[in-house]
Amino acid sequence: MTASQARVAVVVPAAGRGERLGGGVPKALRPLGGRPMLVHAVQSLATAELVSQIVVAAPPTLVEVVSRLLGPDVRVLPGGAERIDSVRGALRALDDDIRVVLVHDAARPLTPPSLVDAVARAVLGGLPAVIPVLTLADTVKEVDADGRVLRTPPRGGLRAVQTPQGFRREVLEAAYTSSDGDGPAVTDDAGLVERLGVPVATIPGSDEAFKVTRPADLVFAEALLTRRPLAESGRTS
Ligand SMILES: Nc1ccn([C@@H]2O[C@H](COP(=O)(O)OP(=O)(O)OP(=O)(O)O)[C@@H](O)[C@H]2O)c(=O)n1
Ligand SMILES: C[C@](O)(CO)[C@H](O)COP(=O)(O)O
Repeated sequence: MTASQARVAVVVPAAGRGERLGGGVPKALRPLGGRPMLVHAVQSLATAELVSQIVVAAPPTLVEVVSRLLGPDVRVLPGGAERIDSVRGALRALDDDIRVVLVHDAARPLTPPSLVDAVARAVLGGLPAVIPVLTLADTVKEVDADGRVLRTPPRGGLRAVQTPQGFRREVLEAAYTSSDGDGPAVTDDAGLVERLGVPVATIPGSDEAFKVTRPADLVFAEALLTRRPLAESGRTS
C-alpha cells in the first residue's frame, strides 16, 4: 500500500465532558488562544499532507454548533457515552475508499501535523497499527486499592501513549466489531487491536501532542501557543 493508492481518514473523538478540566463547558469547546481546542486539533489534521477525510464525534447536543465551527469539509456526528462509543459511531461515517484510519483526541490540540503524517506514513508503508509514544520522565508504581505500593515496574520498558493512533481500516474495524465493551477497560484504540493479536508498532511521539486533561495542562497549552510562529498557531494577527 502506498500513499498514492490509499486515502487516509481521521476520526476525532470530541464528545467528552472534560470533568477533570472543569470549567462547565465540554472540553473540546474550551478556548485556547481564543479558539476552541477542537478547532486547533482539526486545523492540525487538515494541515497534514496525507489526511483526506475528517470525522468528528461531538457532544450530542452540540452537533450543529460544532458543524458550523468546523465548516462543510468536516463530518460531525453525535458522540457516545464513552470514548470507545464515540469512535465506534464515527467509524461508520467513513467514505468507502478510506483504507487507513487515524484516531485522534480533540484534547490534544497542539499536535504537530508532522506527527499526524508520520503515523499515516507508517501505516501506508505496511504496518497494521502504529502509535506515537514517549519515554517516561517519572517513576511509575503499581498500587493496590488502598494506595499501597505493590511493585515498581522497570521504567525502561514503559511508554506513555499519545494520539493520533493509526490503523489499516480493516484492522480497526475488526477490533471494534469484536469488542462489546465487556472485559477489562481499554483506554486507547490500540488496546482493542492488541486483543486481536495484531502487532502494534511505536514511533516517537511529540512533547506538543500532550493531552489537555487538568487545569495546569491548559495553562501549559496557552504558554506553548504564544511561542509558536503565527502561521503554525492559526492566529492571523
Ligand atoms: N464519551 C466520550 C468521552 C471522551 N471523548 C473524547 O476522547 C478524548 C480523550 O478523552 P479525555 O481526555 O478523557 O476527555 P474527557 O472524557 O472529556 O475528560 P474527563 O475524563 O476529564 O471527563 C477527548 O477528545 C474526548 O472529547 C469522546 O469523544 N466521547
Ligand atoms: C487515547 C489516549 O489519549 C492515549 O493516551 C488516552 O488513553 C485517553 O484516555 P482518557 O482517560 O480518555 O483521557
